[in-house]
Amino acid sequence: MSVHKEVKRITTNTIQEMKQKGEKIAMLTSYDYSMATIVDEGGIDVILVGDSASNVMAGHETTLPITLDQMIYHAASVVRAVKRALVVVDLPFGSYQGNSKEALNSAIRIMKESGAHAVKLEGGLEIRESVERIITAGIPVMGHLGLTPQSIYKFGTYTVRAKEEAEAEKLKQDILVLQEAGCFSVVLEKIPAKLAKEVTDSVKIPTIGIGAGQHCDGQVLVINDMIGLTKGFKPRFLRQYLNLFEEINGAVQSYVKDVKAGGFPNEKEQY
Ligand SMILES: Nc1nc(=O)c2c([nH]1)NC[C@@H]1CN(c3ccc(C(=O)N[C@@H](CCC(=O)O)C(=O)O)cc3)CN21
Ligand SMILES: CC(C)C(=O)C(=O)O
Ligand SMILES: [Mg+2]
Repeated sequence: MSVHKEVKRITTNTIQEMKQKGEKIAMLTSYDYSMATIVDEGGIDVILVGDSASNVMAGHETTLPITLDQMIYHAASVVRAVKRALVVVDLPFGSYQGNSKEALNSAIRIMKESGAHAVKLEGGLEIRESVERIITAGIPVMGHLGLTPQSIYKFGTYTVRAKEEAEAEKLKQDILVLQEAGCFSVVLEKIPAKLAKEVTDSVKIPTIGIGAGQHCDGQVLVINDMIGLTKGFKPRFLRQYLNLFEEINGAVQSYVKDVKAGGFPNEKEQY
């Protein structure tokens, strides 16, 4: 045991107890050391190293191109910053679908090489075997249902999912499959609030919503979106708490002006 004073860490058990106590779970993404330091100190419960890094960090159109090595780089940077939050890492597209042995190897690499606490996989019944195998190895798994962006070319659009009865019915089955397989929590992305309430009430494991309404046990947003860094991305579910694009743009303009005018550095800013 360390003799240093440490904050009490959030575990997968803490997250599950929060649902039992009716305490909401706050989750945000982070992809690097600096941001994760701020987010952790802000009192967040769960930090997701999302494959949305493909969009917001690397500038790709979709989450599909990001690799397992790149996810591990982001995750290791985040883990080095975090003292309190539970760190969950997305398994990227192609690292788990259709092959449970490969899924387990991918999850093991994330745990070993980044020091993260859990992994997240998109899908229900289709990935049951992979989820079971990873959990059997002692690795906690978070599920992800509804709008699963790794399947964007199957959906064709980023519009709300499970509005029709058949897809809603499958989602209700899928969340039971994930609970049965041993997932400690499930993300619900862009589904009707009424359906999210129904499935949240139907399971013991906490649901964490993004565009899934107020009845989920927790909420998640992409940090870059909620602080106003992703210009032009304003879906209805997003609450923007800052406009950092404007702030940083203004700072850059001031710096350029100062340098061009010879006003930076001044006498006190040199040796
Ligand atoms: N920056 C960022 N934020 C996210 O929330 C996010 C990512 N990237 N990348 C991975 C997934 C993809 N997600 C997305 C992607 C697009 C919309 C979107 O464009 N929504 C619009 C249009 C939907 C439509 O076509 O009808 C909206 O108004 O909700 C929403 C969530 C959520 N995730
Ligand atoms: C939007 C969240 C749930 C996610 O999966 C991501 O950021 O990759
Ligand atoms: Mg993701």
